[in-house]
Amino acid sequence: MTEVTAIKTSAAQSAAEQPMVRFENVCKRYGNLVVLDDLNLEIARGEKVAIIGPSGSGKTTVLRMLMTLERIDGGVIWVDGEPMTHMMRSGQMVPAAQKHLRRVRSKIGMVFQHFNLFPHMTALQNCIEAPITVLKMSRKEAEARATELLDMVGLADKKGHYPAQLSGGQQQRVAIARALAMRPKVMLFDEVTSALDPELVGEVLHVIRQLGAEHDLTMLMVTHQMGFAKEFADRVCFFYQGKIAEQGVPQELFGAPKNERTKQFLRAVLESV
Ligand SMILES: Nc1ncnc2c1ncn2[C@@H]1O[C@H](COP(=O)(O)OP(=O)(O)OP(=O)(O)O)[C@@H](O)[C@H]1O
Repeated sequence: MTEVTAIKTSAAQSAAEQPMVRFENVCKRYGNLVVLDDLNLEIARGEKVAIIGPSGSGKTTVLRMLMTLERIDGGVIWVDGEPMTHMMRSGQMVPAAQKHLRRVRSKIGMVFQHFNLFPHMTALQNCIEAPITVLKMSRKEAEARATELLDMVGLADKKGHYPAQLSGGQQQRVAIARALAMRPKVMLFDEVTSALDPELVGEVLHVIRQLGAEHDLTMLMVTHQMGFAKEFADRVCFFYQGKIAEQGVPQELFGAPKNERTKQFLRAVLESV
């Protein structure tokens, strides 16, 4: 199917029938290094997907491409029924295409390993900046929403604190509230507990668990926390050399992996704990 035919076919389906995210034959290279190799991945609305795999297998690249932080070398990424990356490939984008890309991109929120909060802004200011400047929300509305979200992540009493006055776990919870303030449909989590001291991991996972249970968000999570992936995800994808080597419900993938690479990886992870 050509790209144009695919776009028309997909547009003809109603939005509700379509996956929230679809990678269709997506390729990504850095020079000679093939990082994503003809990747096909569909994520249903409200689905929670965990991505696991060895270092360098392309896990973070998947999230970065969805965030349009990386250009695509081949294929199409669809979000909420709309193609986004056929335009990212085409060098200089026309303003209409940029506007379209920004709109599709605004449906996605991301939380990074290293929090990435603005150090000169309080927790509250971090959460209202983008809603005011990007969503054109009034300051009053943005503050009300941010206060609600900081309360949800257990930081109502810390909204006037600067990042340096917060623990890593608290900073990461502010980062989650900040991403949610943009009202995304899809949330991406990139090894969000990897930079935390072990005793702070639980509080961040608790917030993610709560989000999953109480909100109809589609969630895509790169994680090294196998226990959490097993308990939280609807589906686990094991990446190996830029491809999904195996995927399935957590009980199957962790309990009875079929692929030799998955078995080796899980054995190594278990031996390291
Ligand atoms: N900007 C870049 N330039 C060149 N190579 C890159 C760049 N970004 C990533 N890579 C390479 O692409 C490959 C995949 O990187 P990616 O970060 O997606 O892996 P990963 O599976 O998330 O690994 P990890 O678990 O270590 O974070 C790696 O070999 C990495 O070195």
